[in-house]
Amino acid sequence: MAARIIDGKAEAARLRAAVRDEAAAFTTRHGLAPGLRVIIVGDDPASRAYVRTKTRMAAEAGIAGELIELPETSTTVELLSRIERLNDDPATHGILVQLPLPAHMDAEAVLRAIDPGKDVDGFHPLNVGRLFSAGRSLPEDLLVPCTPWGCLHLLRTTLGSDGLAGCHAVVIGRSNIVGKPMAALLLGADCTVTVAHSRTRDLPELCRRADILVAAIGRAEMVRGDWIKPGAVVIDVGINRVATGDGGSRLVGDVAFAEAIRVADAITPVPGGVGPVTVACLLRNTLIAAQASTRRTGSPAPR
Ligand SMILES: NC(=O)C1=CN([C@@H]2O[C@H](COP(=O)(O)OP(=O)(O)OC[C@H]3O[C@@H](n4cnc5c(N)ncnc54)[C@H](OP(=O)(O)O)[C@@H]3O)[C@@H](O)[C@H]2O)C=CC1
Ligand SMILES: Nc1nc(=O)c2c([nH]1)NC[C@@H]1CN(c3ccc(C(=O)N[C@@H](CCC(=O)O)C(=O)O)cc3)C=[N+]21
Ligand SMILES: [Mg+2]
Repeated sequence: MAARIIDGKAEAARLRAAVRDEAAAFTTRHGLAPGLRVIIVGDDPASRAYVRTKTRMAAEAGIAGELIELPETSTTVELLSRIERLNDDPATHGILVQLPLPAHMDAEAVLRAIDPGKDVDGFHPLNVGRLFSAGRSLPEDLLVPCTPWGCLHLLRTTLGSDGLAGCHAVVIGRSNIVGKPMAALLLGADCTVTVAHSRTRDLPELCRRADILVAAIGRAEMVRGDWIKPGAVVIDVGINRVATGDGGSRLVGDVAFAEAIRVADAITPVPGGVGPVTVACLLRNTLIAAQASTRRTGSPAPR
């Protein structure tokens, strides 16, 4: 039987609707909408397209999104001073700096400079540390990295809230954006977790032992159908643009979808899987950050 296709687009729409309701209540109560600032440095067309999607989705959910576009030639110091101003701005509840930054910039210093309470990507070392030291339940004000949170959400939707316990989860990829925080979340969900990477020996054999397989590699359709355990749940994080015969291009994941669908119990498509849920989580994190800021200061309103 063909696998169930996990509908990330529909799940993202549900998440955004919930954010929209709460954002409206926040705005009524505080006279100020939750505010998100997305900073992009340089003019990579794919990155620009992503961030425009983020700010458009924000507006639809009642979040005041603003895109800050800086030239490729900006310096780390210039970006840091921009971040400091946003840290001090009471109308800014969430700050996201689109990665990767140009090679001449110090990305680590930039991520450290973002107020951890406004760090809607969850990449600040304080938030990373809080995630890795959390147990089975996450602190409710914790800003969790959006992509792995989205993957966990889709897994819970597919397997049920207790359906992950005891599963062997294999995560391919160990980046700070996806692989490592994904492993932390799966551990917290009582999975037995293996993290694979480019030096892992016999990756196909390891994958065949996975009840849950998360692919976050960045290599088009690398994971083949015969790497997948029959009945496994497959989460494909990869976003790869490949050329088509007619001179155009299309998006594919890190998993050979047509093969995997014959073996897996359930699988996320690309596009329409993890990507949209990632963006919904960003809006959710902005709302969480805004709500937490009012608990700290009593009021987020400018004075
Ligand atoms: N849908 C979404 O919302 C998002 C999608 N993405 C996509 O997910 C993918 C991964 O992103 P990201 O984590 O940032 O990428 P990185 O390039 O930072 O990390 C890739 C990881 O894959 C591992 N890897 C590379 N080649 C192999 C191989 N042949 N065998 C096993 N492991 C390998 C690397 O291993 P090593 O550490 O040894 O180098 C590394 O750990 C990309 O396609 C990206 O576009 C990313 C973020 C969000
Ligand atoms: N600081 C930072 N935070 C990020 O979260 C971050 C980042 N930098 N840099 C780049 C990656 C990538 N990423 C995606 C988000 C949504 C889609 C998405 O919505 N994809 C649609 C398709 C989009 C299209 O058609 O091009 C889908 O999969 O259906 C994709 C990729 C977030 N990232
Ligand atoms: Mg750098």
